[in-house]
Amino acid sequence: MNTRIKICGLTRAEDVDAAVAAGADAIGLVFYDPSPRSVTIKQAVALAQRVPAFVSLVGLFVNPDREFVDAVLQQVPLDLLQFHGDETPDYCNSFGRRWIKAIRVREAGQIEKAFSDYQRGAGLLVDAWDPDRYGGTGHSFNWQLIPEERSMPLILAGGLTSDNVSGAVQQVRPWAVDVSGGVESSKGIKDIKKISDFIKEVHRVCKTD
Ligand SMILES: O=C(O)c1ccccc1N[C@@H]1O[C@H](COP(=O)(O)O)[C@@H](O)[C@H]1O
Repeated sequence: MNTRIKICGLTRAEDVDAAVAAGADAIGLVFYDPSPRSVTIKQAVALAQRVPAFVSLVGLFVNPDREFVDAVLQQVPLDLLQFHGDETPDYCNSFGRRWIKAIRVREAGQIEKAFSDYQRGAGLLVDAWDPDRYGGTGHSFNWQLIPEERSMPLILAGGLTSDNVSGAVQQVRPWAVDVSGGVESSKGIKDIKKISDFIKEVHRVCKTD
């Protein structure tokens, strides 16, 4: 098994360097102001310069204005857009860029429907549902709601940590895992050791499978 790893919500140069050094496949930058992990375009440009070839740079948006996404794309060399709100398939597809859609899972059948609705995406990210927040909640959900048959790459997110990620990978067998809060020492502040432990744990479980 070769489960890819995205470390999301990076705001500091040293955290980007640590994630890259530990073997992250993707780095996520949050362009959503209410988030404690939100970065400005200026910050994002500086962080992007630290991301080497063959590590993907992902921009996370929640119900963004088209003008804002365009402004980010003009200045930040994103490889992939992550839409984590209520964006429609046509909207996600309208930037001429590769994208993934995140959905917040709370009932059976939702993931199958999203596979069909967002089939033009490069992957479907499944996260925990929360009544008040779009993501980054640190909560997980019932992984039994995830179908075994998948028509596109499935990215598992929501409450992952170095303690539970091996079980998650073994049970769900996702294309990739995505973590934010689980590699932080406090809200919005990444912890280099937790980043490294998380990545090591995914690599360990993948090797044994
Ligand atoms: O990180 C955020 O603040 C955030 C805000 C709004 C939408 C999504 C957000 N983060 C994404 O949420 C999931 C799960 O995060 P966690 O590991 O449970 O903290 C992940 O994809 C983050 O990238």
